[in-house]
Amino acid sequence: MSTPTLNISEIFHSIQGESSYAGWPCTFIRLAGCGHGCRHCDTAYAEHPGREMNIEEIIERVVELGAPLVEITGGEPLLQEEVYPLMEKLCNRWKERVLLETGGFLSVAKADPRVHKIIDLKPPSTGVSDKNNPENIALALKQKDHANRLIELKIVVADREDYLWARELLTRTGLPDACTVMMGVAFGMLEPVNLANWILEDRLNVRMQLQLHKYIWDPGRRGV
Ligand SMILES: C[S@@+](CC[C@H](N)C(=O)[O-])C[C@H]1O[C@@H](n2cnc3c(N)ncnc32)[C@H](O)[C@@H]1O
Ligand SMILES: Nc1nc2[nH]cc(C(=O)O)c2c(=O)[nH]1
Ligand code: SF4
Ligand SMILES: [Mg+2]
Repeated sequence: MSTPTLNISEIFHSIQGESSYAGWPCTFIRLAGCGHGCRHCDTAYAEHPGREMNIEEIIERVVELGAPLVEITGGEPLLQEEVYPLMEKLCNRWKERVLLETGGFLSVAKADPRVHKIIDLKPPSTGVSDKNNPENIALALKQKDHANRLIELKIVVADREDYLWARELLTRTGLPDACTVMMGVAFGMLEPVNLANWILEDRLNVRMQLQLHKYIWDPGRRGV
């Protein structure tokens, strides 16, 4: 029997540009394939088939790159079954955190409990806001232990309608009391100052983020 593999778009070493881990050196494992079709997706190239790699080959490359933090992203990482043993093996090996970045249409329930999960809530401008998986919100709300919260949510806002959608959801559910909620702008579509002013005016308990790597490097550049 042949060893199971994952289809990998790219593995690279960069500065983590998003999430509560922004700023830390991090190795990214980008899984190929998604199909969710968010409008404004900045990683459409990950739809193209990548290279088949088994877990040992992936871990070997990640070790070579030498970052303390590792993130599995995509594409949509949870679409490939082998991502589950990959998460487990990375967690066994890594002294620092293993992060998972997911589009939020699949439940994170089966992911290794040691993984820090960054889950997108897709607002209306993406065209897929009706596909946000309610189980992820329920899991985020259940986090009681403040010191060990391993789910954070993220909303990428492109316009005022997205912002109002997010504000309503957060107010209705009380999510900001249960987990870190990151809010950022769809790059080039909304001026950050507008989002900042809206958050401040409404006293919204969220953490604003801008994709650091798009300010450090050319925003269209791959592999950073
Ligand atoms: C490319 S996705 C890959 C992982 C997963 N499919 C997801 O959607 O989270 C990684 C992150 O990039 C964000 N993103 C995609 N396009 C963006 C854009 N144009 N501006 C800002 N963030 C963007 C997504 O919202 C998501 O948080
Ligand atoms: N530097 C950098 N940080 C990131 N954080 C999440 C990313 C992603 O595409 O999921 C990403 C990315 O593509 N580059
Ligand atoms: S879920 Fe993520 S990778 Fe898939 S289209 Fe949306 S932003 Fe892009
Ligand atoms: Mg990216």
